[in-house]
Amino acid sequence: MVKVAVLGASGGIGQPLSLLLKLNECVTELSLYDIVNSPGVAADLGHINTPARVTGYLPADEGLKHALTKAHLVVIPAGVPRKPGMTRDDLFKINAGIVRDLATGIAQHAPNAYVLIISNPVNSTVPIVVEVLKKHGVFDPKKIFGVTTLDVIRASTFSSEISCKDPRDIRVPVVGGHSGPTIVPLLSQISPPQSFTQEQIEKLTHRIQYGGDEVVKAKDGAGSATLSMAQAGARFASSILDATVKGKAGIIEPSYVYLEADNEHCANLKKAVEGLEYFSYNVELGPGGIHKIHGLGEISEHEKKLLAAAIPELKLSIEKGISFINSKL
Ligand SMILES: NC(=O)C1=CN([C@@H]2O[C@H](COP(=O)(O)OP(=O)(O)OC[C@H]3O[C@@H](n4cnc5c(N)ncnc54)[C@H](O)[C@@H]3O)[C@@H](O)[C@H]2O)C=CC1
Ligand SMILES: O=C([O-])CC(=O)C(=O)O
Repeated sequence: MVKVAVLGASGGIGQPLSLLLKLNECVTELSLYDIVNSPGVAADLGHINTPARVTGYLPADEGLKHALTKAHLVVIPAGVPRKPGMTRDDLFKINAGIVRDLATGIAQHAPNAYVLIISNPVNSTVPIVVEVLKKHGVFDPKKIFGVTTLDVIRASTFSSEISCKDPRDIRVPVVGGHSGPTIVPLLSQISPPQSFTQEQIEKLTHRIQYGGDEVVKAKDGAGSATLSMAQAGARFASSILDATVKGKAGIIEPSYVYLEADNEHCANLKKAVEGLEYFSYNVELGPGGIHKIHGLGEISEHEKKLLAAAIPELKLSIEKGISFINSKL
């Protein structure tokens, strides 16, 4: 029995993400929660002939509780998206409260679930979820993930346009966070190896860092990335299920995670990022969630500069998320 809950399931990301999860044969129950239209989305997806039973819940009649109870995995794409001219941080005002309330529901009704946070600003919403879980005494640092997979997907797509290789065969680790300068693609570690000119590196880096803006601008007021994000979210969810349900070893996905203060391995990683409590690294998944967090490895001088620019912005976003909970709960 593998229950997956999607919170914010009726939205631009929520619907295609729920569709892709309905097609995942590991899922036996797909539970869709939103403040609008979730029963409709559930009825529609429920006609697809794959094993997952689909249920839809609204806030009335303890909908969040029913959506979450016994969930193995919870994915959160709830919240407002950007319009042109906005930064992801501009979404904090609305999305911080939404994410806090959903995290409270998780703490109460699905305290053992793996949680994937898509809602922006990810750099702050992940600390918000963690602080709520800590307050309820149910925080497990191996189970909470900020989804930065779209940056990784963009990095392989954009790099393939230069190398003319199949984008699915290209892997570029992307570390840091999920907003502009905090997105740090490690093009020097591209696999299979590929050499770029400095000009190509700079252009590619900028395009990966601001790929979200490209979509926001093209959608011209109608929102931000939804379909590519749904694919990215489904890929990450599928990796989590492969590791935690099927027991597949060796799966590595970059993700924005919490670094434990009392873990010697994390202490070394933390030192490399000036003590930040959260950072997106190459994370190796295992049967209990995070099996191992990989270090940054050898990075170029250019990447060191990018990292130095990312750290102060990440620090502010992390503090903003933490203090939002500690001053309000
Ligand atoms: N991590 C990433 O790489 C990415 C993150 N995003 C973020 O994902 C979020 C969602 O984006 P879209 O799906 O395009 O927005 P959307 O507006 O199309 O959908 C959001 C959904 O959340 C629902 N919602 C609002 N408050 C809720 C609550 N309290 N409980 C449950 N559901 C609630 C809405 O009813 C709506 O159906 C945004 O914050 C966006 O910035 C978007 C793209 C990439
Ligand atoms: O740009 C946005 O606001 C949505 C997002 O996070 C992305 O597409 O990477």
